[in-house]
Amino acid sequence: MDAFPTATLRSMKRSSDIGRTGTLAVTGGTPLRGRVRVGGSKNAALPMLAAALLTDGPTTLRRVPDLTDTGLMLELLRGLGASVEDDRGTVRIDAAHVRPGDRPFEPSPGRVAAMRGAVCLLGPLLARCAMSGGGSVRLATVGGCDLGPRPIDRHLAAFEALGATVARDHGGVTVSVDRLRGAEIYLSAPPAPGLPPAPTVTGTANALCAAAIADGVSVLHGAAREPEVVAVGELLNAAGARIEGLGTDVLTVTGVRRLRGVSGRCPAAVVPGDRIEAATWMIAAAATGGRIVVDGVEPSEVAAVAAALRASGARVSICGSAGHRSIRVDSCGRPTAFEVRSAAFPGLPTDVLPQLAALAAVADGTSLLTDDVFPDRNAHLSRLPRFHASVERAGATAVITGGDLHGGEVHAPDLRAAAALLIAALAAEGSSRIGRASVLLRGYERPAEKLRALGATLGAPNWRVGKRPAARPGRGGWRPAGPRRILGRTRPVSPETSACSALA
Ligand SMILES: CC(=O)N[C@H]1[C@@H](OP(=O)(O)OP(=O)(O)OC[C@H]2O[C@@H](n3ccc(=O)[nH]c3=O)[C@H](O)[C@@H]2O)O[C@H](CO)[C@@H](O)[C@@H]1O
Ligand SMILES: C=C(OP(=O)(O)O)C(=O)O
Repeated sequence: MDAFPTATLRSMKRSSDIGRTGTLAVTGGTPLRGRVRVGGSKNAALPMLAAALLTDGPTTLRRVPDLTDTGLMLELLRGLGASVEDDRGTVRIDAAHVRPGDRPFEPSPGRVAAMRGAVCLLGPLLARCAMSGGGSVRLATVGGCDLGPRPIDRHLAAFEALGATVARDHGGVTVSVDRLRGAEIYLSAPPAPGLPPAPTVTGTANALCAAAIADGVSVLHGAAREPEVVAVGELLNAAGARIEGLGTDVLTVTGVRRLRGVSGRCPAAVVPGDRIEAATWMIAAAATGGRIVVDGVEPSEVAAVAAALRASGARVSICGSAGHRSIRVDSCGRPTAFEVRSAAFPGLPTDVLPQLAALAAVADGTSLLTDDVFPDRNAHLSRLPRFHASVERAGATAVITGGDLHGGEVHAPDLRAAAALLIAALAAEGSSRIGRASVLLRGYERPAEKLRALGATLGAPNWRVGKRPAARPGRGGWRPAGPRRILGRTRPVSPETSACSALA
């Protein structure tokens, strides 16, 4: 691990999956074939672990994925005074000794700076303060993927509406509270001028945790409908909270005085399968001309990804029986160009646009990929040309003309950009080397082991990124561009095919 302290590793197995150097050698050109099971969701596990701080008795969560981010979260919880036991994905948290003192709660700034999910501590810690008659929380500026601006103004506005006071400074924020009172809360904001409002996912989880123990009723408007938010809400309800409307954009929360511990036997204590991991393997299969079956995720949660893959010419179907449904992806040959746009759930997740960009890079024709949720998410776009992909940008839209990719050398800038570069390397002719590939371990459990089982040729030599190879003449490199004429045919994803019901 080059980016994080070794103390964050939850198992030695994980450290050897990518290699201690954090670099990955990939020999591309082999279609992925076989079966892969996804782990628990990073973005559900992090707020669920944080929410466990709220319960009086111990809470046990199951299927907690073994990731850098979950390791950091467990260390943060321990640092706050919680007792944490971690037995291969079953995590027991006892927060009985987490009480505000004379000084604010302050999760370790170094760890907070390494992950976005640390922001999910704010709501539960604030609630903990209110349950003890008052206190404050100091949170350093949180880290995470490089997606452009990632404000937390909606989180803070929610806390203020509930009665907290907020003080910002250059290094972070301090939120103080005596008691929390039910309120009307607004959780959507336009990502950029001119774009439709998007709900905040972690902001909704934070507001739910604080409202759960507020005096009176809160109504959360413009709430996120993402499955990860539903998972947190169901865990809180299992602890005794009274939340209605989960899965819709209006949540009504009737505050209760205390929340009890949740047993690991409770279905709400199980972290759901990671829909972004599932989508990543689905896209990798389509990009390599492969055929795979993905287990361990609810198919309706990847309906929009399935629609995008179908638009690129792949066949996607559901197999298995109720409760054990799997997703089958058959590439059906070279993909054709497609057009997609990210949106809040049940729309296409922003977290799969980088991986779809790698698919577009091998598709026949010119594809358009627009990120309306994070219009500046482009770390992957500047690196894909290392594999000789032709990439341009027009505002929030990536314009990608597909062709044959060739092995390249590149450093991974962040989690999903790393996934995109890995897919490009798997689809490329020849050998590639991806430096800082250990960033994949923030969101994928044993990715190299899973890919090898699907037939990928991966090594992990002691290797350093060399000089950038020259772009192939005529294919161009990445260049930000103004509006341009679009060449080639694209298949847009119709609202009907991207609807959740397409796979339900
Ligand atoms: C740990 C975690 O769960 N991360 C996920 C979470 O991030 P995260 O919760 O940080 O992302 P948000 O849902 O908050 O961001 C969505 C949009 O709302 C805007 N916004 C957000 C908060 C705010 O206070 N003000 C504001 O304007 C953002 O700039 C963005 O345009 O949801 C994102 C959107 O699905 C995913 O890409 C991340 O993987
Ligand atoms: C953006 C992501 O993660 P984070 O919010 O943790 O940075 C992601 O999972 O794609």
